[in-house]
Amino acid sequence: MAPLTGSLTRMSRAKENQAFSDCSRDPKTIKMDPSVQKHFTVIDYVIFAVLLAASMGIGLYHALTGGRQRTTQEFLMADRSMHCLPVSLSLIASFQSAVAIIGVPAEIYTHGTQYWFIGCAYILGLLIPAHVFIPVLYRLRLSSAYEYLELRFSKAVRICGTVTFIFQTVIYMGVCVYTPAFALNAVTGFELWGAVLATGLVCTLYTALGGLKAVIWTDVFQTVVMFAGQLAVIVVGVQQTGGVSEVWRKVKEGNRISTLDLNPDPTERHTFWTLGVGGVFLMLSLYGVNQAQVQRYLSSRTEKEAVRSCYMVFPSLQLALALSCMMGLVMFARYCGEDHSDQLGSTSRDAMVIFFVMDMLQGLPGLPGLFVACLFSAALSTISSAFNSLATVTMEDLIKPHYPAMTEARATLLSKALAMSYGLLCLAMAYLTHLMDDSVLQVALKIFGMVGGPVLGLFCLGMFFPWANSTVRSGGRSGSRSGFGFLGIRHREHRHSWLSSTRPLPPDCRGVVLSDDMTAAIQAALGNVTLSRPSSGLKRFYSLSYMWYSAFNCFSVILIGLIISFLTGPMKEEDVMPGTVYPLLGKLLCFLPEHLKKKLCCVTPLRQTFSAQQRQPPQHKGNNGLVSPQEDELSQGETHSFLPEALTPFVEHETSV
Ligand SMILES: CC(C)(CO)[C@@H](O)C(=O)NCCC(=O)O
Ligand code: NA
Repeated sequence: MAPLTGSLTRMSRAKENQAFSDCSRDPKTIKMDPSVQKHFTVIDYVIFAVLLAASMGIGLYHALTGGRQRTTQEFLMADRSMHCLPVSLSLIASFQSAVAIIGVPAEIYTHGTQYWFIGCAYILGLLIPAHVFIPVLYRLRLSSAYEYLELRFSKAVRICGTVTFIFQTVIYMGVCVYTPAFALNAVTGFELWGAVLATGLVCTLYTALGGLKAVIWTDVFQTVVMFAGQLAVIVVGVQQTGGVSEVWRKVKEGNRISTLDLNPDPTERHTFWTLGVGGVFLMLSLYGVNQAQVQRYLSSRTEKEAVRSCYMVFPSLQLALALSCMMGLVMFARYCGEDHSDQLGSTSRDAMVIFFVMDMLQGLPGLPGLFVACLFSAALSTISSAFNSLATVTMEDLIKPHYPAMTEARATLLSKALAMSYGLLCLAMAYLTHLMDDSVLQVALKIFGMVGGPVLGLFCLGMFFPWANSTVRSGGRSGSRSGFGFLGIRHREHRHSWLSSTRPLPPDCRGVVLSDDMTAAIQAALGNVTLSRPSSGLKRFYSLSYMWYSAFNCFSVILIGLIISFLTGPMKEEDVMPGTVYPLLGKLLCFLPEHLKKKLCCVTPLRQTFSAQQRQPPQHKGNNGLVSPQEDELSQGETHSFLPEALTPFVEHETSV
């Protein structure tokens, strides 16, 4: 019985692979059959224009009200006065782009609902940032998250973190701006580069005019549009398929409902372990230490408000995930696994999603426009966060330390110019994305893991291991390099393996997709099987699921950092800058006697040195309004050292005068 089922599955997979490989030459060339091209009505264009105009309007409003964006505190940190509701909506918007809105349904349509289990990772992936990262980072009153790395280690580690963040974000925003433009082009024939230019320019403009306040408030508006667009597609789709029960029957028949896959194999692309455990590290690298998010926590009025906003992300993120997964299922029920790559002139699953959506929404005036607005909202909110956070780190980490005497007016002007230049760079990056061929979701998640993972490792090393010393600079870097090398470049060889895991289709849907030459199909599949089954240990290591990149790179950096620290003489507790260590081991090992804990150097309490209650409202002009300890150090020309405790309240006092 078992061998029979196995061979049947293999046969249907073989057929599918054949169907895919037939047309997998240039997935990014869209030569769509004009007869199936969808058209926008006037009302669709109006809705789209309203989105852009409203975003611009919010930007202008914040440019002309409040402090009129005349200080870097206002432009980059929103005066540290935000409430938790806008912050939480802005937090989901940062990493929820058109990539997820198109990529997740494409994933569900092709591989079933296994991806949905990433929702389990949201629990720890948000609790840990709320109770570990936010308290440490907020109390240090930073502007850039990477300042932490200097306080804890050294200037070089900080620069390393900053440069890595810039690298990650620049590539990612290329994907973000490209995806919706590509989608729109594929289906309506709308000029691809025209759409890229429009998004990039509008976004650059409102970000450069209105600063972080505009970014956060446009995020709120855009998140609502995003949810509305997805909801509209689902409602229409369910109606066209014949109701919820019909949708359920079809996806069930089509084998799209995945059960919990507990396969421990780390090379398996999506299992509960890769998604639910590997995903936690992905979430930590995004919601714990990524500047875009940290900047939002830091812009909150109080620490409590920041923690609350992190909690509020949970339901919204679950909703976003559920909507995109349901969209995939509804699409599957409606189109029964059809392919359409011939009509579409592209094998991109992402383009197909748009094709289906536009097809469903045809003849319902305004809805295609709403969906396109939804895609562009998602993209705009992500890119604007990227521009603003890039401007912040470039200013705070790369420029200000070298020009401590820069006037506030000049610093603000420079920050605006930086936001602008990153906007233009983003357009160039869109072109690079044009040349990639992988599903956009996978590209984005790989970037997060490959580049974000090592940075997460540096933060964890600093926060949880008081012994780690500043020599980690070299360790961290070589660690992250090994991360890129091992897990980035080699993955291409194993692309076949995820194609071959495509779920089989039900009998009555299969004909559309599959070609009929069975022997060729079986040969192709066998070829894939041998290719994707790693023959040696190393090869097996290279085919690690991309969902593990973040965790793997994080642990590599921690391990290398610890080894180097112990070899070069571990840091003493009294040398560690107060407030930079989270007493994780002390909390985990609470059952140990005091003296043992002390020996393990894990009792450093999280000091309330810079508590929110103590803080003065940033009303002063000059500098960036707040003198943080490292600026004090910098002006004395020191790279790093520990700030005498007695000095801290003094600095606090002095700046508030
Ligand atoms: C970041 C996660 C994993 C959080 O659920 C999700 O939003 C996602 O898959 N994002 C993909 C990247 C993007 O949408 O741009
Ligand atoms: Na977004």
